[in-house]
Amino acid sequence: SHGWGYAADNGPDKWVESFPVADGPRQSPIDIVTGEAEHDSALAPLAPHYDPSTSLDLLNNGHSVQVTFADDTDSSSLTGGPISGTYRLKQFHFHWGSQDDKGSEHTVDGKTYPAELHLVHWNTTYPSFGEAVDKPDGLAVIGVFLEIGDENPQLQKLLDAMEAIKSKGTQTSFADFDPTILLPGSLDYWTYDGSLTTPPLLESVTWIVCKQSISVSSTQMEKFRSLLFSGEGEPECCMMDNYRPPQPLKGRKVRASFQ
Ligand SMILES: Oc1ccc(S)c(O)c1
Ligand SMILES: [Zn+2]
Repeated sequence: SHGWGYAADNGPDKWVESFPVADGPRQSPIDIVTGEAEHDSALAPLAPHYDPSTSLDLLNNGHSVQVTFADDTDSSSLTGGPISGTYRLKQFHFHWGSQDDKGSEHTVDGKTYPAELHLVHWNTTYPSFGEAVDKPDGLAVIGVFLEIGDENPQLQKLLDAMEAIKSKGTQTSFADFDPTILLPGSLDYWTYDGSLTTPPLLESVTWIVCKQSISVSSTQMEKFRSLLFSGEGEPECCMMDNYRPPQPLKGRKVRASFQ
């Protein structure tokens, strides 16, 4: 099977063969050891400002489900937090497990969550996402844990639209979606320097991982698992366990925005 994925023959343990940076000094995700995280009072509050009119499509890219945004203006962007300047929202996507006891990429004192949301932003000091994606300060990704609990009504519009994008390479228009509704009530966060968690694993991400999770019901999780890694006309392979496990910290510091 050519191309990277999450199966035994092309999954996270094999990625280093095509992407040697997989063994680099600032790889993601990591286990966040809360006792080791240092409160930094100089960290500013996170200031995400999203304009629902910038949401474009819902896409099954064969690795995850992704909502893409128009990023030709600063309408949907992130400032504050650990970053300087303005980073524009490009897309958000999820990683999840085959069962409710795993699926997140970051872990907290070894605790895994059933899923993790990534909101991907690029540094407007560069002309485009493509130019930013391989720079050490190119991207800022907000990570939000999903925890099993009450059904989350804010996810439902997304989950219902997934009917139309079951197979790899399918997409559907997805307008007027405000990702703010997916953020937890508290924007307390941990931050550290890391990478994309999927190939090409570029070490360009300032990670901003929210301490507070959002809820998702087991039934809603089953909806994520009904998506397919496979394309139309191929043998069906359910999209699940599309997460990379924690990587070595290699001396990095994790800072906390809260005490
Ligand atoms: O652009 C990105 C793609 C994938 C992932 S996991 C990111 O964090 C950014
Ligand atoms: Zn991701």
